[in-house]
Amino acid sequence: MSKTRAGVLGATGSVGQRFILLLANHPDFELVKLGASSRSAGKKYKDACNWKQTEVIPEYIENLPVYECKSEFFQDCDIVFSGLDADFAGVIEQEFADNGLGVISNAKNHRQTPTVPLVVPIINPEHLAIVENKINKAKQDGSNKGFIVCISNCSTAGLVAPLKPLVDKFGPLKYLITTTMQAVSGAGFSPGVGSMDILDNVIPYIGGEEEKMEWETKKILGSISADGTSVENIPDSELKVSASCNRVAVIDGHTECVSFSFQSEEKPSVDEVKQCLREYQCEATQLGVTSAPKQTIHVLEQNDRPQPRLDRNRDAGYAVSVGRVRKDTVLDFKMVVLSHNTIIGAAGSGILIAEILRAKKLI
Ligand SMILES: NC(=O)C1=CN([C@@H]2O[C@H](COP(=O)(O)OP(=O)(O)OC[C@H]3O[C@@H](n4cnc5c(N)ncnc54)[C@H](OP(=O)(O)O)[C@@H]3O)[C@@H](O)[C@H]2O)C=CC1
Ligand SMILES: N[C@@H](CC(=O)OP(=O)(O)O)C(=O)O
Repeated sequence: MSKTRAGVLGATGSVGQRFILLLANHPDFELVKLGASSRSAGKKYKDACNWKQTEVIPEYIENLPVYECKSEFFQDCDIVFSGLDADFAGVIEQEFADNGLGVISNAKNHRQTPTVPLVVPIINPEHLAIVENKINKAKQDGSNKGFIVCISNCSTAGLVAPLKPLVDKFGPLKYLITTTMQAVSGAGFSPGVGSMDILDNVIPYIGGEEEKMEWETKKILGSISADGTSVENIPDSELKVSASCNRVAVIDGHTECVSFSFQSEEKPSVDEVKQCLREYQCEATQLGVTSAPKQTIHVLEQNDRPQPRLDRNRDAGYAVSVGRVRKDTVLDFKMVVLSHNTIIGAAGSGILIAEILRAKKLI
């Protein structure tokens, strides 16, 4: 099977750089086009970009030209990854989709659109059926095959990861409360979080984050409509979600303390909850795609785990770690969840979604 040709929008930014690293030596993808703002367009990548990764810029990327983010320049791509600034992502990504391109986006702009799947690839890849139906329709009637898939907010990805297998096994949730401790890389590079603000400190506010966690959870745990074209969110009356978000002095890895109750009066035991998490195997692993985690959810027994520095790179950042699973005195259970915010919470999810689409011959 020949390589899938990929483009990256917002290639000079924090998420864009992570996309480049993940794509550079990927056996399934060939990175052929880079896009950024008109400030960067026309320059060589190495001159346009303020590279901040611990690995050097892959050699063949250094001299690639940067293009303006217009679909006419990206028609040689089979798939386009977007790490665009959210102030501009909405319009640009729509123009790409309207002109026949498939876009996998890290930006928040299209997440609430019912016809756009919001996908955490280790959790709800079944929502990609919307894309599959659109592509099949295009093959039959010649309609536009362009699409947008959104990656969730990074904290939401970590939150839903252990909850989905539990819901599948023990039934729907009623209450969900989470308090996050989020890494500084989540705030990006421009301008990012200042060192004088975060060292020796905790900032108990991340703009818009709590609202996103509260509604995105209901879309990701929701289901596909009968006609296969949109997602139906879990109604607010059925699931109450409360999130409190904090920025802490960690570079990568979002940690969350999560308490939850099931709707059913019949409750599983703590051991049954842990067993369910350990046994869960995501579809990407079953398909055997390149970046799929071997173990989707790592259940840790040590009292002081998971910890960001020790556990964020499990399965190269594509897995989620869960620890301290125990009964809660107010809700049913509580636990600590750790996820790598720029891998499974951002660019890595985009790569995994593309690998699934490729395995299903949709790109
Ligand atoms: N940082 C993270 O961990 C996460 C970020 N996200 C989301 O991903 C997106 C990117 O975030 P991040 O990488 O941190 O942001 P950065 O600010 O680091 O990068 C923004 C990118 O957008 C480009 N850009 C800015 N303005 C325009 C424009 N008018 N037209 C075209 N391109 C433009 C920039 O190009 P140039 O260099 O030329 O200005 C740059 O490549 C955001 O929507 C963010 O919310 C999502 C999950 C996690
Ligand atoms: N807000 C997240 C990162 C982010 O950009 O999220 P979103 O993709 O929802 O905009 C953080 O600060 O850690």
